[in-house]
Amino acid sequence: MITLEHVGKVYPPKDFVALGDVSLRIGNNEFVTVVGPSGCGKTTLMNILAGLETPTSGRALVGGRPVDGPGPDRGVIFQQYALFPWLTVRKNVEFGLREKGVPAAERRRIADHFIALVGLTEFADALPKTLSGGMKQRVAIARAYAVDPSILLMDEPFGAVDALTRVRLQEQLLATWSREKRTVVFITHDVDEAVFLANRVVVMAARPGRIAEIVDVDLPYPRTEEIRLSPQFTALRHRVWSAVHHQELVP
Ligand SMILES: Nc1ncnc2c1ncn2[C@@H]1O[C@H](COP(=O)(O)OP(=O)(O)OP(=O)(O)O)[C@@H](O)[C@H]1O
Repeated sequence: MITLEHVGKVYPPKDFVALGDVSLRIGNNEFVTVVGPSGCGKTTLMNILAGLETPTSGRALVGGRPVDGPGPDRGVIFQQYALFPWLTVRKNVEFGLREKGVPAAERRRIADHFIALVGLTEFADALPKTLSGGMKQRVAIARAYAVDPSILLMDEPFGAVDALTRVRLQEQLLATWSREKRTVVFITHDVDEAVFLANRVVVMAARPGRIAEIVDVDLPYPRTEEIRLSPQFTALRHRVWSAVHHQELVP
């Protein structure tokens, strides 16, 4: 369970209010996407949940405990792939397990499980430079999963790949999530992506950063091509789109 209680963030030196007053509860194994215009505080919110920033007011709790730094209960995946270029796919995925002191055979078993889950078994011994952007991001997802966090925090993870790859990555992520449920908080600029993935879409607004609207996505999983083309999907997409777009017209 993630709880944000009146979270605010003011950046010095100009006292810029990046987040006004954000309150939100996210249940276990929920898939929540966060969408909103540039500068509305999405990354700030994510960094507070990751323990990389502290709120200036209010508090963030994970599992009922205030966040006071990064922890193995939260895996973070950024837009940049952040893989170690000198390590193979398997060694990258094993990295966090090695840090935790997991014995070699167990490390390998766990790494291979998640590498298979993201469909990269035949690339386990490859170096990152030989992989496409989409494949690298699948390695990052496997690596985050490997240390068994209960929460995955994903900041525009598919922002740097082409549109077709992006759709494939969304399907792949949902397939992984349906087999290994976790609480996911996923930031995106892409309204289609926000609706396709989520149980709930949190629409944020800027100046100050705040929650403008929360849209429940009552579409079943697995989310198929058929669902993406359904009138219900189009209606939800339209609702989220107007919540994002409408506010941008307001000066
Ligand atoms: N370290 C900082 N110091 C001062 N201002 C900051 C700092 N980090 C972020 N900001 C400001 O806070 C606001 C929110 O930034 P944030 O990166 O959280 O927004 P965002 O919604 O993720 O934007 P984008 O979608 O463009 O990535 C922005 O106006 C940004 O300029």
